[in-house]
Amino acid sequence: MTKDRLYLFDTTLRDGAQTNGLDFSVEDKILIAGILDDLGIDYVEGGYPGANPTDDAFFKEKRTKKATFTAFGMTKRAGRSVENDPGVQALINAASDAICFVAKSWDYHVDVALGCTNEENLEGIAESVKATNAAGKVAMVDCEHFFDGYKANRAYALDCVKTAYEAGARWVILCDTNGGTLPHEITQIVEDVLTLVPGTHIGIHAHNDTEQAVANSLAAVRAGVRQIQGTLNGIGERCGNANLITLIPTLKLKEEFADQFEIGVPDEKLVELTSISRGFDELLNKAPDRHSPYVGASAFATKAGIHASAILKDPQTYEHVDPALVGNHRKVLVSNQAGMSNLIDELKRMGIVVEKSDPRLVDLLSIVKEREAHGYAYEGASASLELLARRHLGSVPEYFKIESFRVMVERRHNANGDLVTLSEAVVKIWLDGEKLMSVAEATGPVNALDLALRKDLGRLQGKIDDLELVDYKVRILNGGTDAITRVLIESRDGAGHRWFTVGVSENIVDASFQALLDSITFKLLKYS
Ligand SMILES: CC(=O)SCCNC(=O)CCNC(=O)[C@H](O)C(C)(C)COP(=O)(O)OP(=O)(O)OC[C@H]1O[C@@H](n2cnc3c(N)ncnc32)[C@H](O)[C@@H]1OP(=O)(O)O
Ligand SMILES: CC(=O)C(=O)O
Repeated sequence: MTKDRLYLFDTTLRDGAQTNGLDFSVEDKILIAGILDDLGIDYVEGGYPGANPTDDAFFKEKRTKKATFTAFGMTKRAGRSVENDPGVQALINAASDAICFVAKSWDYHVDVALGCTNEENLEGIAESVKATNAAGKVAMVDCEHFFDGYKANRAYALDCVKTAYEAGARWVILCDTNGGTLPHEITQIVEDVLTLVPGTHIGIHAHNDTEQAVANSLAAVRAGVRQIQGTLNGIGERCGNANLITLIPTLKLKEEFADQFEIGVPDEKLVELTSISRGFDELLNKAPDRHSPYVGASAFATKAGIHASAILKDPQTYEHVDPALVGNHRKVLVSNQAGMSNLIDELKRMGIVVEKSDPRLVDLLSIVKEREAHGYAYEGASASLELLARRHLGSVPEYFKIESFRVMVERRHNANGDLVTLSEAVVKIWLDGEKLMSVAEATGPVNALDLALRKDLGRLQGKIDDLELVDYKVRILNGGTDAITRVLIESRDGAGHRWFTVGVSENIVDASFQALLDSITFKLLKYS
């Protein structure tokens, strides 16, 4: 059976750039466009030429090899020709293959936001599309607020779609701009649109304000549209856009879609999705969402003992797809919800081979559960768990011994008379029979402690020079000033290894010290 072609349009660099708190540089945009192009995305929307210097610079050259490089902008303004509209001219002159115009399709917006007549808006759509085609570019029209517009004035919303299509737009995209439309409404409205314009020319652009952007996109595809717009990791204005990282595996792995459609992303690229998604977060300086469908660190992580036992018999018992297909992997966590199956699997993953009948395993599991009851959280701190397990099984050397540490926090006026807070830490260790003492200063006490601890490890110093703390999280486990504090630290080294450690204490500095110490010990044990 021949499959229908379904086109993917990425707007990470345009709608994604409208994410609160996010700014792309030209270099970021070049890198991301390259990733999308390589992945097999059909249309890469790079931004809005004429809107800012970054986008102007980005559109000086074509930035994709295979994908249709697309510029975004407004339709012609009322009362002027396309030739005299600087916005449209900036789009025509940009080094893009296509232009995606945003056009009002809700008469209320035409009146309030544009302040022109409905007819002038239709003329703006038609003339903008014709000018694009005349310039030899592919024309597309994003019908802004299409679903809300349809509910308010069906005839006018449909007129906008028809006008764009009849003027020669390759694609007319139905936008759920405010993101409040539900899947059953998408189905009904798209079906109505497709009585006028073929689905091979219609696309969907769904926002995620009710967390249904992916569901709405799939509902539109079921109803007949053949282009989906979305972004990497679902970034975008307000709550974001449809997440292409979720849509791509759904379209390729779920029978309903895989049997009917072909997309530009080849099978061999599917396996890169996890690293693309996490690498993209890295670029945004954001911790990847552990709970992201398909690609999150927890997407195939199993905590419950009963699940783990079944998964180890056959993974399909608790997995909707094989994690390896999207470059992710299965994780059987050890925690207070774990059984012996979780523990044995986790030890295997760590390279620790123990007989199932080894009585030390029963002890180890109860130590883990007891420590979890005191506040430790090993499911998010696998390096600390590995150290605990290896210590219990007798295979962690004592690289050095802590004699003591001390941290002082002082608030005082400096030489300029400004009030400053300074922390000083002193750490004393024993190494090869010699006592080493390090002192460090920083603004915060944990920072000072970390600096002092890593300042002089004698002959071991060279082995930890590339250790870096990436993330530090504190959680107070019960209220009040005598609460228990849990500190989770993420570390990495120059070779790209990452590991997570945990410390728990009534004292935040002590909890931090435990997690820091585990981090250094783990680095010495595994990566030096
Ligand atoms: C639904 C979406 O996500 S649409 C994408 C929105 N993205 C952005 O706006 C990001 C980039 N935008 C910008 O940098 C600026 O808004 C610019 C450069 C495009 C325009 O800036 P300015 O000329 O200062 O206009 P401003 O932003 O204040 O207002 C938008 C203008 O566009 C007009 N307009 C809005 N949509 C359209 C449209 N589809 N067709 C024609 N004109 C439009 C508005 O009526 C308003 O005109 P007015 O200034 O005469 O009232
Ligand atoms: C065009 C667009 O981003 C929207 O309507 O949401």
